[in-house]
Amino acid sequence: MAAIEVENLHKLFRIPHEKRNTVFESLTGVLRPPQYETFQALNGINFDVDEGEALGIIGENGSGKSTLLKIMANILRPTKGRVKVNRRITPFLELGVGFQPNFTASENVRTYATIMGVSKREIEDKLDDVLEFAGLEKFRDAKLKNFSSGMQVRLAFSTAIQTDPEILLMDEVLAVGDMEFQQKCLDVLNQYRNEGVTIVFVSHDLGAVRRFCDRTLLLNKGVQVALGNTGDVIDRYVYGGNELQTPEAHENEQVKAEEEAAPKNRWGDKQVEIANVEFYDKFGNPGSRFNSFDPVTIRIFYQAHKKILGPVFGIALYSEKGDNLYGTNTDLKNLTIDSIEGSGYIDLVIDRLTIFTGRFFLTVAIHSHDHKPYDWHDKLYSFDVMPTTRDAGLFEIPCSWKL
Ligand SMILES: Nc1ncnc2c1ncn2[C@@H]1O[C@H](COP(=O)(O)OP(=O)(O)OP(=O)(O)O)[C@@H](O)[C@H]1O
Repeated sequence: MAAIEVENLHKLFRIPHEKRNTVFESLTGVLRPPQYETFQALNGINFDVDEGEALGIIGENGSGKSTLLKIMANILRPTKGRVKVNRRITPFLELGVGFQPNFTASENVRTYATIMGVSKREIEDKLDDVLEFAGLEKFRDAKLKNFSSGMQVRLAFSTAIQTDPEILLMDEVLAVGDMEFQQKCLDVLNQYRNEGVTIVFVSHDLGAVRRFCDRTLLLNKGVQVALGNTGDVIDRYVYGGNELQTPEAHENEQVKAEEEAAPKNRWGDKQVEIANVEFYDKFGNPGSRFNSFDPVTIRIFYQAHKKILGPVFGIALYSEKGDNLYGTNTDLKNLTIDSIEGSGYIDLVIDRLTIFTGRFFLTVAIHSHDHKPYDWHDKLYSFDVMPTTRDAGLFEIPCSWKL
């Protein structure tokens, strides 16, 4: 039997449209029916979660992930359709709601655990463990109002795991806390998983979803875009098929970036012009989102208005903050180009993208051997990298531990 059955779920939010500020408006408004704008947050969602399964839910901001989880947790009612939950459910949503700022950490743990259904005796037995797990032993008698939001979520998470769940609903819990705490949370989740607890896991951390979830559901603007094997669904999200990343949208983004940047980000005598730059993913499709460690090809299209002898093509990669992370050119890679004329393209083939996560900007240039620019596009192109590793930092250094 499935632990959770979701059938044809719809959720329509009604947002009050009108503000009646004047006496006249209030008076006339009484006679008029109230007006609303509606927003379709979920549109026909269907899936089952098997017992003992870990299901991931991913999608852009606002795609309906939290709404779906809240309906599953019975915090929100669906407009249409139904959710059948066949086991005891423990929602790890809105963790820490109910915390009292004027209570100490220990007092809050006691109150919160009571709300979550843990008995008084159990709470007293486990209080030290909870505080230790949260890394807050020293703060047991400090008032919560002096805690950072990260400390509060750690405390809430540590308390919540003391319940004895059969189904766990988790929303972005791992977004809070440092790496060490996130790892501890994942360890607990893995332990639950091994014990056969059913888990629904919403996260923007695709690396964690990939490692943790058996199957994954992809939402886009409230619509179920894909459901299936986690690796395939993440690829679909990252590499397209998610509607939001159509080649046109990508093109428009680039055109916009160019318009906004021109003319100070483009210079050169234009004897050769950079006609376009495209990024290609491991499937050979154009896109601007890639998994770290995947292959990527950067294709530079040029238009040479006359025969150009010995041109040099180059790129430079920048972080969002503007740090220059990497640069290379055809000269440095010992590729001598005798001449070019008319239109054509050159590929920079990256076998393995060793940067971890973030948005990156690319400068593309064509210049002569003596560094006279023909066409220079300064940070005019961008792409996003999605994490697939738990290592920290910005890029991979190939290494291994030996004892
Ligand atoms: N109570 C509400 N009233 C009106 N609109 C709402 C309400 N709650 C959510 N929405 C809207 O529904 C859409 C889906 O929101 P939801 O929080 O489920 O998305 P999400 O995928 O969890 O996003 P994120 O990744 O940013 O948390 C959003 O456009 C949001 O503004």
